[in-house]
Amino acid sequence: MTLTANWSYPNPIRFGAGRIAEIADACAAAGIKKPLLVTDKGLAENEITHRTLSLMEEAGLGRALFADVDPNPTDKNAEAGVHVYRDGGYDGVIAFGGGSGLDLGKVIAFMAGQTRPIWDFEDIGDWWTRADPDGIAPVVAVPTTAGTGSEVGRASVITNSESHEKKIIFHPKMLPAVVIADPELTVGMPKFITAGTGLDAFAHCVEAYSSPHYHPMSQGIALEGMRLVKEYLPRAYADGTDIEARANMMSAAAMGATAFQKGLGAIHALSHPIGAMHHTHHGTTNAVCMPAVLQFNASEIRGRFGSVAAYLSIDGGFDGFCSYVDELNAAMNIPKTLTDLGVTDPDMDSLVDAALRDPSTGGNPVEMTAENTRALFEALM
Ligand SMILES: NC(=O)c1ccc[n+]([C@@H]2O[C@H](COP(=O)([O-])OP(=O)(O)OC[C@H]3O[C@@H](n4cnc5c(N)ncnc54)[C@H](O)[C@@H]3O)[C@@H](O)[C@H]2O)c1
Ligand SMILES: [Fe+2]
Repeated sequence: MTLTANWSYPNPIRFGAGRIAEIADACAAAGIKKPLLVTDKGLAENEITHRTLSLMEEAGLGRALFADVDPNPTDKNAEAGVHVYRDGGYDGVIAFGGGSGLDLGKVIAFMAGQTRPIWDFEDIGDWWTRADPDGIAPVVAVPTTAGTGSEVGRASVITNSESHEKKIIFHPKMLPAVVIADPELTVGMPKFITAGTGLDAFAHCVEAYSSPHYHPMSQGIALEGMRLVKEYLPRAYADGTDIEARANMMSAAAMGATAFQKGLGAIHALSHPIGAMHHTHHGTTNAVCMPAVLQFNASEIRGRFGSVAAYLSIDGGFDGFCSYVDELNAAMNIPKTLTDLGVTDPDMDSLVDAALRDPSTGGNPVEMTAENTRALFEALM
């Protein structure tokens, strides 16, 4: 079976090893002649970034780079990037990286021609209609981790540097025009990032599948996404150069984010404030939270996850699935508690408040209250 394809759902995805070579063609397809490549600080000096800049330069697209992007990127990073974008006269963005580089690249392109402040476009009701659609620059998205699936999403997660809350900026036109999903770019990920990002993809599928909203298409995608993670994440973790495993994890990541159009839930609602206040890695934080959230939701999801267990060849229905998640976390060296993850002296009141305000909260099958959310955080410490 060949692992190369052209997909158009939800956006055009050029999928396959080595396809970063098509970066100039992807820019042309997106109508970009003078791109700004946006990535995070960690990738600025990485060989995959240098190679992509060289490919751009050889094609006459220049080699402009903006890399002042933190993990869990902030409004300050966005502001600085928009400034560079406008000053340089660019006409589009190559959003390159894990979720941090992708989300910030998407937000720079979105804010390029807006006059309102970024927080006017939070994913609340129809705030996105305030945006000037003509002021949104095109994006070519190039994921270098296999987790967030931001390359197929219409949103960016940006941390408010004053309130230390993660906020979601949304616009339908924030969906990247073209994606290059090249699994070779993910080969150099450190082991703990392979694990954490892979488990983020898994969390997206688990939460989309758990959410009570009606979306059978998402159900199917989430189910197969979970199966791919089960089969290929241990392989990608054991041998980072296993391209078949890397390719299937890249698919699982895009599938998770496609599926979570249906909704997310308590894993993300808890993880977002922890990441924003304690600077932990997003996917790893989700993985720590998942076992407790599965138990929290048991009354609503037990039956549904019996089918998941059967599809994933796991014995024991919902309980078997929960045991499998514990084993997977242990195999990926995921800390058992938030304390072990490095969360010390948490401000519980702020964490609970932020979790209840998080947009993921509404998708959880069991209603989250101040009491049960505090109890969840305390159990996770
Ligand atoms: N937009 C969305 O739909 C969505 C969904 C989930 C998460 N997120 C957001 O995405 C961010 C997390 O993204 P992430 O988990 O991909 O991590 P990340 O982008 O923060 O990257 C983690 C680290 O890995 C490094 N890295 C990335 N690719 C590499 C590679 N190929 N080789 C070597 N090092 C590499 C980065 O430099 C960084 O130091 C968070 O801010 C989270 O809130 C967004
Ligand atoms: Fe996530």
